[in-house]
Amino acid sequence: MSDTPLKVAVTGAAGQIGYSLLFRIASGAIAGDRPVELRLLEIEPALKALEGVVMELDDCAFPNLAGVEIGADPTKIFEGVNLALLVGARPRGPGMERGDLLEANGAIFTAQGKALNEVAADDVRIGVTGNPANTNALIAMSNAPDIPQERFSALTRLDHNRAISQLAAKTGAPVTEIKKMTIWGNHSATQYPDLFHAEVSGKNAAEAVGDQEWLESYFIPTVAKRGAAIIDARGASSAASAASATCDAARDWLYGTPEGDWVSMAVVSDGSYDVPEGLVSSFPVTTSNGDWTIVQGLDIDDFSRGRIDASVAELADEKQAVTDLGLI
Ligand SMILES: NC(=O)C1=CN([C@@H]2O[C@H](COP(=O)(O)OP(=O)(O)OC[C@H]3O[C@@H](n4cnc5c(N)ncnc54)[C@H](O)[C@@H]3O)[C@@H](O)[C@H]2O)C=CC1
Ligand SMILES: O=C([O-])CC(=O)C(=O)O
Repeated sequence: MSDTPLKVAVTGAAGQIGYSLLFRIASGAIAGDRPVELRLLEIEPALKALEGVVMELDDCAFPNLAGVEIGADPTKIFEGVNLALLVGARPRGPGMERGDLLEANGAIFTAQGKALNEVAADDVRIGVTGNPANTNALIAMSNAPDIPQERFSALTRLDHNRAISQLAAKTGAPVTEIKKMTIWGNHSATQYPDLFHAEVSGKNAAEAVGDQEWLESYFIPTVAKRGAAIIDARGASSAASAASATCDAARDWLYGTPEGDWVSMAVVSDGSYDVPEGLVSSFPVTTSNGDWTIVQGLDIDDFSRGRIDASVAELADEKQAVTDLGLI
């Protein structure tokens, strides 16, 4: 394990997700025993609150927290970072879809893409949590021409974890017995959580469930609309679970997926599974040494094809909308 601190930038660090995420990162949820240095970006009016969060980080006396820097200038905060977690964005409220945030949040990701392009470390990996996550990742990627496109991903790990949890509850299996879950498409209500390739204790999950009605009328909508259900119940969008998924995704990206399993990540399409090249869409991926590879060769039946195509069509519409807004 390297002794050189992993430099991790977090944007929106004084927000709800930040309040959970920073403490998880500092206690090793991404890099284990490797020291981490936190670079925290906020807008000017939120810096005072962020100072309070840093006081709390200090008060935890985390053994592997090698330093914390805060600021409002992305070209200073992103200087030399190995991992950038782009969380800061306006969350949706009741009755909104994530796509409603495109214009409000698009400008943030243009500026941050440019700053990362200028000053991030050569090995930087960039994970986008802020919504609409897939298209924000596309915006940041398009504004960072010198960073390889494979270094950008958007978070669908929360959906992936939600799908595992629902399947575990239905089958009575522990979450550790569930493998090869896949979320396809957009981090939105059109996403497609796929049980046809997932496994429960080594058996095909759709067969283990044996209940197409549950799969279509309960499982898929429950996973796809979980964000809205949490907003309704909590009056605010998911924060602790989003932070947890952000850590899971970054850890697996940097340190690899376990043998015999894969994870869901929204990454730039190379045309696999007929997802148009260039869209940031969620796929089953394996990771190794900081690189991801889309799992190939899965049979996609007509049911799955229709679901994937519907979500990908929404991504294409979002791409058109941000093109029209001049963001990419
Ligand atoms: N991909 C996913 O699975 C999930 C994504 N989200 C999204 O994550 C984002 C953040 O959510 P919360 O932390 O709950 O929101 P929040 O409103 O509590 O925090 C957002 C923070 O971002 C900051 N911010 C705004 N513009 C910024 C900029 N240009 N640079 C740096 N910071 C900036 C704000 O000052 C605020 O402190 C939202 O877009 C939300 O929809 C939330 C849950 C799950
Ligand atoms: O639903 C939202 O707006 C927040 C989010 O992305 C989620 O919880 O999946």
